[in-house]
Amino acid sequence: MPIASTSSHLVNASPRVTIVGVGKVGSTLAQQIGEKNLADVVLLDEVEGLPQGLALDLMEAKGISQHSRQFIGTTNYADSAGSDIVVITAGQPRKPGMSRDALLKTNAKIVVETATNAIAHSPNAILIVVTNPLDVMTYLAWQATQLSAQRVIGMAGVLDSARFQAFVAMELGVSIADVRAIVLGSHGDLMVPLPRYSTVNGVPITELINATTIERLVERTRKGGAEIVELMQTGSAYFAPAASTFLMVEAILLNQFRLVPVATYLQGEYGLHDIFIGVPTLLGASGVEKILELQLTDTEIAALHLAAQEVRQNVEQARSLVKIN
Ligand SMILES: NC(=O)c1ccc[n+]([C@@H]2O[C@H](COP(=O)([O-])OP(=O)(O)OC[C@H]3O[C@@H](n4cnc5c(N)ncnc54)[C@H](O)[C@@H]3O)[C@@H](O)[C@H]2O)c1
Ligand SMILES: O=C(O)C[C@H](O)C(=O)O
Repeated sequence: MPIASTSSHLVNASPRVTIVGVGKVGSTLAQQIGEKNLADVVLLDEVEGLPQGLALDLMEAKGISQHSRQFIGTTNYADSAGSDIVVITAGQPRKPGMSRDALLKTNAKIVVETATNAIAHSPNAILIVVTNPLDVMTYLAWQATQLSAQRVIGMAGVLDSARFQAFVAMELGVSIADVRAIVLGSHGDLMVPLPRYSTVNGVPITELINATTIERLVERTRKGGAEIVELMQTGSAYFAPAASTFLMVEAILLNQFRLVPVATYLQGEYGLHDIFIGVPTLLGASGVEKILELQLTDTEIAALHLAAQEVRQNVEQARSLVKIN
């Protein structure tokens, strides 16, 4: 049985975001969407009682956090019908010592199943994939749902860039508000942080930090997810991942045209075809409004292509594991 608020007149007036898989990332995202008064949220999970309990908890917090959004907790996809955005956070997180790619076998089946079911009830939704290994799961979700590529987006570059941004701010002792950083490529050890395009209030960090230190910050960014997995020992990061996903949901619902790196479908951009990988993208009401092609050096483009090669191999492996209609 779904648990819903009684003020149903508000449900129709509000945008609706469905989050499939309301574990650490999904439930934190639901809270952020409600508390920032952005949209009603359908919390959907396979574990009976979990989404209903979380929705009730979030509804009970509303009087204190003072917003008007509704939370619906359910295990039934029919209750998510008519969503504007579907976020897939269903699937296992990695354990210490594992790579994200080691989740491929388990999560491929979950992502294909959950994305297909959710989009069957919300065919006009924009789909944001969070489950790892991110770039591969985004490709599978796109194939399984047969949505236009413009409407399928993977969340990773926002998070990786936020980590690079944090490490630069810590290193220089400057306000994080003045730091902008950008990371392209796959969500794995081969991701491509771009120091040349990362700045402190417009000043490239290459003018402010020596090359050895930049390389250390780049390496920490590449291993940023693993650093947290090792520290926590159970599960992976969720505050920054949820905040990164929130930024994407907000950019789409408010048609903001934010320029952010997300995993998007490339058809020749950066010399890559038929692949989802992180590149700078304008996000608006249609999903991917425009892909920005940066001028990259030979080294940077080679790094991006190496990351793409690994993603492609994993997509091939995943295709042999799951049946896509
Ligand atoms: N892209 C990124 O940058 C990024 C960041 C953080 C986490 N992640 C990934 O997101 C996923 C979720 O992470 P988490 O920390 O929230 O994990 P979690 O274990 O806390 O939550 C996962 C949830 O998915 C649910 N689930 C599993 N199979 C399901 C199914 N078939 N249908 C519906 N629900 C299902 C589980 O019941 C659970 O509640 C992991 O794969 C993790 O690696 C990606
Ligand atoms: O590291 C992980 O496995 C989770 C996520 O991809 C992250 O980068 O925090």
